[in-house]
Amino acid sequence: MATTGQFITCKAAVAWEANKPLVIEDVQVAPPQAGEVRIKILFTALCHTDAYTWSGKDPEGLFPCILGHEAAGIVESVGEGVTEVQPGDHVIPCYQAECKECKFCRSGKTNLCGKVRAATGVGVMMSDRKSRFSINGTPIYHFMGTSTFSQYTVVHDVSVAKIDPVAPLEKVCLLGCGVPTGLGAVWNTAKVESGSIVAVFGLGTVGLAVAEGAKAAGASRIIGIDIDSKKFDVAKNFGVTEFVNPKDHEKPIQQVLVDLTDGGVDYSFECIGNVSVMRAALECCHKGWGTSVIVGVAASGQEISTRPFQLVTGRVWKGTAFGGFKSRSQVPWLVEKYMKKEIKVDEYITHNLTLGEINEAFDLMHEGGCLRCVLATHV
Ligand SMILES: NC(=O)c1ccc[n+]([C@@H]2O[C@H](COP(=O)([O-])OP(=O)(O)OC[C@H]3O[C@@H](n4cnc5c(N)ncnc54)[C@H](O)[C@@H]3O)[C@@H](O)[C@H]2O)c1
Ligand SMILES: N[C@@H](CCC(=O)N[C@@H](CSCO)C(=O)NCC(=O)O)C(=O)O
Ligand SMILES: [Zn+2]
Ligand SMILES: [Zn+2]
Repeated sequence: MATTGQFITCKAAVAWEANKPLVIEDVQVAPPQAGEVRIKILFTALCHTDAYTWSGKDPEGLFPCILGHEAAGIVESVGEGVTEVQPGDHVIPCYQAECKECKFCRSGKTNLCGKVRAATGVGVMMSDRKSRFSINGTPIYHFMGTSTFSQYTVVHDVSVAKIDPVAPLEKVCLLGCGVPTGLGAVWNTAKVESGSIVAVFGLGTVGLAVAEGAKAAGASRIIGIDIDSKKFDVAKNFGVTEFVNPKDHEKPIQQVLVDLTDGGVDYSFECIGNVSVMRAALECCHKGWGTSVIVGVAASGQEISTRPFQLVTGRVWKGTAFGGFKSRSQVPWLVEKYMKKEIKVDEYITHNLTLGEINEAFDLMHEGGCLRCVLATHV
């Protein structure tokens, strides 16, 4: 490649400050160092977590930065020692790394990886604790180890999943976050059994993917809870069988669900990021065995609470990151499942725009009709 070893100047959407519109800038992207991969990002979607960090409520949010973590692209060049991908490979950047060597990866108990997390949490690369992005010498922080709101990005090699080159990148970019998170919350974290009663709080992409996963697992009832009734029609297509809008009830929502289900649900999932709803999601679970999984990300300073009696009497409170999927090992498998039409992806894409229209895309996220908006970055 003509660009190998060179700085690349390209367009990227820079968040200069919390809550201020992103600005499309000419950004210099340094060549990948040892153990790093430079990717030409072709498509990136927006996830609610990008909006969360941009809002200034993320304790790990640093500015200026390049947000974005749900994307697909092609490897442009690799640094020394990188063996598992090469230029031309089609890839999905993974904010949850998988080194296969660290204590976490070897535990067999978690998909979390410790190899690069300390660096990705402070917006730099691990080898020299510096950013590969700059504008006229001013460093711009990385985000979640991915920074996909850019035509080119640099990631650690442990954060790259190589996928089938036949897969449409404009679709499978969604397999970088929201869809796997919902499916995996059901399949890996909760391990929902056939015949279970499931409650899903929040019917955005993540909640709908929970519903899809629960349907595939054979759940007998899938109750969708959202304060926006417009979500209910589309949710039927993802497997939701009943709908509850908390605004239609005077009783606490946990009581409404307990009454509807002869004592409570077997599994509940909080897919909003609201700590009051997290409590309701736990407390609507059946005594003795009900399990609640926290998927939503809550703002800095927010804390969960419940009466310990809720746990003493057998309810279980869990959380999930990337649905418990091991990223480099399992994202290619999810891509194959999509190619075999075993999981939905296209159905979550409600809008298509370009990188230059990213601020409109963020505005769309706050409208009920938007699930995922995919941005084409090279147009
Ligand atoms: N744990 C993870 O690995 C992971 C991965 C991806 C996303 N997330 C988080 O999951 C959450 C959902 O993401 P998304 O992209 O689907 O978001 P989204 O904004 O598209 O969906 C949230 C839904 O919740 C509904 N809602 C809001 N307040 C509510 C309330 N009080 N009661 C009931 N419904 C309510 C909204 O109407 C909306 O339909 C976010 O917090 C995101 O940051 C976590
Ligand atoms: N910096 C945030 C962390 C938020 C968070 O929990 N992120 C999820 C992924 S959200 C994707 O849309 C996650 O995987 N967490 C595990 C990890 O970050 O290692 C905060 O502090 O609130
Ligand atoms: Zn996300
Ligand atoms: Zn690891």
